Amino acid sequence: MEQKSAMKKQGWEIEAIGITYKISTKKREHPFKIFTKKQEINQEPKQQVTNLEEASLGARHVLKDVYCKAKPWEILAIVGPSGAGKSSLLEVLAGKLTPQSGSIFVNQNPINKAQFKKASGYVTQKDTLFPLLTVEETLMFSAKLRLRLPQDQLSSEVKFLMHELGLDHVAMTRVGDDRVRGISGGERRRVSIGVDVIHDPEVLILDEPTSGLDSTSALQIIDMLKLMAETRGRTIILSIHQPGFRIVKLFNSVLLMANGSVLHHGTVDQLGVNLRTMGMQLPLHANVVEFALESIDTVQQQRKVLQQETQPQLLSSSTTKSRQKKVEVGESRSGKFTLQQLFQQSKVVDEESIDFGFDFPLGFANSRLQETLILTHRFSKNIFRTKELFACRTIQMLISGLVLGSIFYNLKDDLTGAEERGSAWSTCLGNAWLVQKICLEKKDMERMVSGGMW
Ligand SMILES: Nc1ncnc2c1ncn2[C@@H]1O[C@H](COP(=O)(O)OP(=O)(O)OP(=O)(O)O)[C@@H](O)[C@H]1O
Repeated sequence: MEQKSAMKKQGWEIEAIGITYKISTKKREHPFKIFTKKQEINQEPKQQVTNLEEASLGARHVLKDVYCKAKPWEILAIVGPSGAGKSSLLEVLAGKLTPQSGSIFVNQNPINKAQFKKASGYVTQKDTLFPLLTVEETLMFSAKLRLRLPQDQLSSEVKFLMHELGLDHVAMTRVGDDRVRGISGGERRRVSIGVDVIHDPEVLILDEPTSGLDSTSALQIIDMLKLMAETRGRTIILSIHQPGFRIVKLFNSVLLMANGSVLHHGTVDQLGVNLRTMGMQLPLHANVVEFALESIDTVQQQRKVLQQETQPQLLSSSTTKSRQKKVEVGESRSGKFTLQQLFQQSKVVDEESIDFGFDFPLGFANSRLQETLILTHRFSKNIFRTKELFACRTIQMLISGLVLGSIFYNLKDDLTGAEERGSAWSTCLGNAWLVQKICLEKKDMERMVSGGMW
């Protein structure tokens, strides 16, 4: 018990070692291959794939031997140009992507994916919220799905969270979206964060929480996250594009990435020192992160030169050696695996991982029946929200049903009749307004299932 509370106080330190993630870029066969067949016959016969390098053709490295560490009470910001691999790394850390190799440790213990999903929150780049629900209702449904508490306690949790997120003044306002007028973009981002922090996660992973926001709203969000880290010992990992000067000051450490590799991992001050060591002239009062992003090509070139200068003799086996070294680090810290075991495993430790004694329950907050009832309640609220619109849609559906019914009336029981029945079905489904609503539910369900809420 004492150990548990000590761990809770200590917070969660996340360490990712040697993360490599590749995607297949093999071209799919042309669906109408018949048209390209002739061309292929005239071509030179393809050379046989003989070596490993050629075999890996068609695979693209999204993450290359990435190392990163995020500490509790701190914010780790992942920065880099578009396509650097920031989102992919966050997805790996959140347990949504499984890399081909690498290990993730929580407080120096191999990660338990299922437990981690429950104890962490992952906020995606895109808001998946129900536009017709109010802010309070949105957070309440998330609370009902995540927490096993009586109604009055749920209400006070939601009220407390809204206060923390600075959403009190819009509690009764609809969330809205591009079509339905609702709260502002910054407030919507805060609601999205609220949906994923209602269960008070130890680790919060956010993919571009400030995207599309003006500098003041962006600063407000990072300020709020900083408060969460500093007052509750949470570990915050986020990706961000072009952070402003005042935002950069709130980061405890920065992970600078380009082309799937880490160029810098440390404080902003260390980044400035490294840039100067590389011979770059930082303008006075410059935003170091912005400067590094603007001169990313030079940083990459300098890094390559430095690597070649410091380890010329190791070039042929540098990747293997560095991985070996990192695995050694993992082994010595965790003390649970031998070097050989980890090296052979060479993938995220998952099923065999150790339950490291945190008090996040593995079960679900509700039974299946309760979950179904909560979701049905939300679905019906969403549908009946605008009664006039609902009435219009119902009449519209009845009329289109009658029209379609008259077109496809009296179908025969032969092949033509079967074809016509098929097209009747697809026309009906294509027009169904309910299908759109179900699609929104589906997106939200995917998010909840992958977040371990179900
Ligand atoms: N499923 C996929 N299929 C094809 N390419 C992918 C896939 N996932 C990632 N990539 C590629 O991997 C690279 C890294 O993608 P990622 O989304 O992680 O970058 P990012 O740094 O988050 O970019 P951005 O800042 O633009 O969101 C990109 O070049 C992207 O095109």
